[in-house]
Amino acid sequence: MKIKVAIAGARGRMGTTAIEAIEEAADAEVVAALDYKYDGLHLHNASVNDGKLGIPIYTSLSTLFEEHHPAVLLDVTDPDAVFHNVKEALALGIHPVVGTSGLTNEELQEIAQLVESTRTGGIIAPNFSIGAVLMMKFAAQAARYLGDVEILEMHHDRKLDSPSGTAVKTAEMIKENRPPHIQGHPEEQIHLQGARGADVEGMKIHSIRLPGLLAHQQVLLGGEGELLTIRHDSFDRKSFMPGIMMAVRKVIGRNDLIYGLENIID
Ligand SMILES: NC(=O)C1=CN([C@@H]2O[C@H](COP(=O)(O)OP(=O)(O)OC[C@H]3O[C@@H](n4cnc5c(N)ncnc54)[C@H](OP(=O)(O)O)[C@@H]3O)[C@@H](O)[C@H]2O)C=CC1
Ligand SMILES: O=C(O)C1=N[C@H](C(=O)O)C[C@H](O)C1
Repeated sequence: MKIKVAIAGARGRMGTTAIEAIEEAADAEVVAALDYKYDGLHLHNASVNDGKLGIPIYTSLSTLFEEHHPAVLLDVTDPDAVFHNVKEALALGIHPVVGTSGLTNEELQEIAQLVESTRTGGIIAPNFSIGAVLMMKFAAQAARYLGDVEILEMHHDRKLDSPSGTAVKTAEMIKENRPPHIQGHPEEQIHLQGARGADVEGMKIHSIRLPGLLAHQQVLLGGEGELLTIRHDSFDRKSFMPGIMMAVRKVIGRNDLIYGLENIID
């Protein structure tokens, strides 16, 4: 039997690519789309129609669930929508697979508590690309030896949130291996606000938004007389699809919350 997947954010850039990837898989299918508009309409080839062609759109997850019984809700929406969607999915016993960035620490904690109380497992992956996960792991490993770190994340200019979920996760992984300390000159003078970027325990994060970019990150690790640069580039949203499929398959039957694809890669 195929894994039934509902998608929130199906009209978007990630949603459109994910529909193709899921439909191409032999063991999964997209049964419906969750949206905040277009209730009762259908989505076909990234456009909404009022006939019966394509994936049915619902604005209520409980109605969607009653009619299609998805096992998984893939959320690729935006930072304002994702928390509500995930809470509703868990309450209905649907496994959330979340790609949307911008969840706060408080929201993540509440989701973890809900997963525990509902015993419905979920996966939140700040980055579904295998290469990006390796970049984060290598950076965390390198920070053991080169503890002065600056993260430069570069994205397309349609991105809502900054810093990126990937940069936040990278800093969290590096924090495990690097004691907090001030970087740069202790009496640094900042003449233009923001010039040194965001600060995580002394590490700096810089966010670049430009047309032409998709998703790119460099982690720069400096030492006496040397610099290690670890870089990853996603040139196509297809780079996220193997990770999404892995999460859709692995979330079934789980009753815990997994935060980061690195925790389910074999
Ligand atoms: N984890 C990962 O590997 C990756 C994560 N992402 C993240 O995925 C998210 C989506 O990115 P992207 O596809 O580029 O963004 P898009 O803006 O292209 O797509 C988001 C879609 O979600 C829709 N939407 C907004 N609110 C709701 C809601 N309440 N219910 C259902 N749909 C809603 C938007 O509708 P409308 O257009 O009407 O506003 C839009 O169509 C972002 O948070 C991004 O950071 C992106 C790439 C990889
Ligand atoms: O908005 C995007 O495009 C991306 N968002 C995710 C993030 O915030 O890290 C993942 C990837 O970088 C693409």
